[in-house]
Amino acid sequence: MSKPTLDELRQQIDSIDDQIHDLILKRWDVVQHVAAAKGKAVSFPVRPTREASMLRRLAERHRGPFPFSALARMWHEMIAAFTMLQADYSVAVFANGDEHTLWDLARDQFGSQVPMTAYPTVRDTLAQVFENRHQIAVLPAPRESDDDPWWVKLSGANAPKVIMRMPFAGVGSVRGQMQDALAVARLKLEPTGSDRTLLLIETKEPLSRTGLNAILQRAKLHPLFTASAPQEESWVHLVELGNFVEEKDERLELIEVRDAVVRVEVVGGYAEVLGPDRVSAPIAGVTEE
Ligand SMILES: O=C(O)C(=O)C[C@]1(C(=O)O)C=C[C@@H](O)C=C1
Repeated sequence: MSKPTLDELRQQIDSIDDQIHDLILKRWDVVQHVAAAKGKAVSFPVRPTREASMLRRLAERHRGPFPFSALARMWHEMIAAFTMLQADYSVAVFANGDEHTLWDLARDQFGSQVPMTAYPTVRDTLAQVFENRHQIAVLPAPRESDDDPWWVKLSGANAPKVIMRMPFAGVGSVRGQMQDALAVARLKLEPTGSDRTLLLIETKEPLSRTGLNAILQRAKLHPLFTASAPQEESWVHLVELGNFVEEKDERLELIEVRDAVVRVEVVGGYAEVLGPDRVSAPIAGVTEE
């Protein structure tokens, strides 16, 4: 058999492209039914847990040299466009001066069609979701060294929660120094089978990391990362846990009965991200035991 000519090979590519195109158009027929099944009450159509499960499934079946992070970006673009077709939403992103990293991560995650607005301070960015001007805020992942951390604001019954960590499936090029980002929105948290939970703990007195760890270990909770911040009359601590913990989890009550603790709240969670070796690091740093 003779080797196919360049023209013939390109025809094969056109034929594959037609199939991909047809399938994307057909996918909309199904997404419309999904939107209907989710019900009229759904005004915010983004489902980060479903998206994480879909990408994990694809990562499992992925093979060959095509970079999975490129495939994931194509999927994010496609899912985001289908999400926009279900209902409008917009994204507030912290991007200031030369700091465009979060903008690039948000664009990769939420696609090119969703309206995104840059805000010059982290507080302004978060306020957009609190004030219902945007449905999602993209913020820098917490670090121990933050002197004015945004996560202290997440407390309260009506407060939005952390719903997602980015990048989920590796990253291409970003402007500026690579850092992880968290998305905040008003959305009920759901488990994906491989998750992290963020707790906010308020104490009357300052608490060392060892003290905080001891309280958590007694409640059979194992922190991956902790950060603390003084408030006017108390201290608040952010704790990242390596699994999904529901608001009603009885281990949280075990923390609450301790005298020093004023309040414990689940303030977010996210699907564990796919790392190069499919294992993700804690948001920032590892808690020393
Ligand atoms: O599964 C859903 O709930 C959908 O709306 C479908 C879909 C998709 O395109 O696959 C779109 C948006 C969600 O964030 C997750 C998935």
